[in-house]
Amino acid sequence: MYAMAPPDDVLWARSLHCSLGGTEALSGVSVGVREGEILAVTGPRGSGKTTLLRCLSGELAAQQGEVWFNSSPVHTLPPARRDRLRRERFGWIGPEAGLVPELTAWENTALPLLLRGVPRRAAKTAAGEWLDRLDIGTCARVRPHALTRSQRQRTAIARALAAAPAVLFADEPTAALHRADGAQVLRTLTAAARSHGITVLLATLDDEVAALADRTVTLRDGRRTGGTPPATGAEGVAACSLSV
Ligand SMILES: Nc1ncnc2c1ncn2[C@@H]1O[C@H](COP(=O)(O)OP(=O)(O)OP(=O)(O)O)[C@@H](O)[C@H]1O
Repeated sequence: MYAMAPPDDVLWARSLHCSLGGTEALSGVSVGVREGEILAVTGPRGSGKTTLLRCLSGELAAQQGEVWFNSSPVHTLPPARRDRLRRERFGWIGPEAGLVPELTAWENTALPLLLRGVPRRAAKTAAGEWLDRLDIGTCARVRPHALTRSQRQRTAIARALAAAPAVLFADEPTAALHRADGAQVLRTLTAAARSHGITVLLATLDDEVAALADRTVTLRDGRRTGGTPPATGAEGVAACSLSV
């Protein structure tokens, strides 16, 4: 049915072009992400990191190029199917927590599970375990307005991890936290992802953050500019030559 079989990366994109409001945010980016890998996406402000994560997660449709998840095309899915894929298989953490103000920390954490039909008791138990792991178990019954910024961000991370995503997109997840606090939260996030086999795409401006990843790709003006090479040559030129 398709002219090509992409390599066995969990997520794979070829030649993404994406314009936003007249700006070419991505100008032909190709990238492959292996299962369980933590991949840092670095580059200066405005280089296209957020746009790349949004395209890979299917939230944003690139004008040109392909995105594949587990060897199935995402770029050809109708919007409703892409939304479902994002809800069921992907997680997103942004620089701000984005919690529901009326709900307590555990209710916020459990929300994706409850929306999926997980029984309330099981969802509450899972949420409580993740809040404990993020060192905010004692805040479970507190609403966002009474939490510190750090506690809110930890709740957002617990919410993303509790849903057991295949791929977690983390866009500057600790940018709003104090340095030591951010570093600790990030170590917890990466340790949890590694122990649960969750693939992570981590957009960051911070080299210390990128150092926690297995590999780095770097963007500048919507293009890749190097980064550390993959352990096996599954992506890039070799893969593209198979795909025409
Ligand atoms: N909604 C939008 N409308 C217009 N231009 C946009 C929009 N979103 C992003 N851009 C532009 O696209 C380019 C890439 O932005 P993007 O947010 O992906 O970069 P980034 O590397 O994530 O930056 P930052 O580190 O500041 O988050 C920038 O020039 C930006 O101004």
